[in-house]
Amino acid sequence: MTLDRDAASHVAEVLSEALPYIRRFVGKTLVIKYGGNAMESEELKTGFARDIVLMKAVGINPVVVHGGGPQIGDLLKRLSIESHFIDGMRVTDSATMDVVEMVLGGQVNKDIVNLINRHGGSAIGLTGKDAELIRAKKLTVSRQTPEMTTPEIIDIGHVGEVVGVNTELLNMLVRGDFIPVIAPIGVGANGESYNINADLVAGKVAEALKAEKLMLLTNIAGLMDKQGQVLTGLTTEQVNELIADGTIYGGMLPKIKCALEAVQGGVNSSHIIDGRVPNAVLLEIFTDSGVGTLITNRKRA
Ligand SMILES: Nc1ncnc2c1ncn2[C@@H]1O[C@H](COP(=O)(O)OP(=O)(O)O)[C@@H](O)[C@H]1O
Ligand SMILES: CC(=O)N[C@@H](CCC(=O)OP(=O)(O)O)C(=O)O
Repeated sequence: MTLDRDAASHVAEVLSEALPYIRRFVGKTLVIKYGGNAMESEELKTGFARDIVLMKAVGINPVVVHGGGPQIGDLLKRLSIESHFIDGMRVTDSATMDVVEMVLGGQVNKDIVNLINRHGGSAIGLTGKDAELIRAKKLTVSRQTPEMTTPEIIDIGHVGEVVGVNTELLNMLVRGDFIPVIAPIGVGANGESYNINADLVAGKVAEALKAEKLMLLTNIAGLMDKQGQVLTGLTTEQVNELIADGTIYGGMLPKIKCALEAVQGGVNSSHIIDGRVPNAVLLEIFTDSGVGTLITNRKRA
């Protein structure tokens, strides 16, 4: 590709502007959750892979956690297995768990690993079962309406929550210049499999690694209010109000909860960003024009 003088000087300007950001993040770990919806188009997938490889090339340590909800949904449909969600979590019976494990640990994980490697990275695919990377227990979901005296416990099957992360394994891979790519399958105390929302795994991995940033890529511009305006710099109290009045629902619930928990657990900042924007990861890290919702422990200025 040959650039004319204007285009070439614009590229030089962009690279030069990235320098303070590169210096700030060199040697730091960034956990990036790559969502099922943001991986639908080949163009976006390629852009994502190149962003990850570029980060690693300039000395930042990316750790990828991926979803795959739409891909799981496709195979369940082909197998005529019904599926539904409660509070953004897929109700997971044994047959569904088999499909989740096949799709996430097999198809989607290897697809992302392959993509990153084809663009010059050295990605290693893992599920939570490898070296017990993600230890989990059954997630208890409860509901209480004002009319109820005690909360109702809802059984959503083999859905788990993270109880531990094997940071030794991840640190070893990062030190060896590998890029870990993690499928959100947890392993229980008796070796049983758990289906865990990928946002929750990303949040816990970021906390365990004391990551600089948690970046949650999704299929929407960020956390939005009822008028469709992107909200940013929110406190826990404000988020709780938005949940209570129904502004935040479905798949955004686990996302916002883990973004908050991560910063409370020591991660410097959480970002919910629009994975439909090409090179969303680079834009967020290397420019001032961050895309989406930022959550930090610090109060808004
Ligand atoms: N307040 C909100 N702001 C933005 N999206 C919201 C909000 N409340 C619910 N959502 C829904 O959450 C979805 C994102 O969650 P999800 O589909 O699970 O994403 P992903 O597959 O990227 O993890 C959005 O597409 C939107 O439908
Ligand atoms: C318990 C639960 O809901 N697990 C998710 C795991 C995949 C995921 O989180 O995928 P996205 O990030 O693409 O939505 C599921 O079964 O769909």
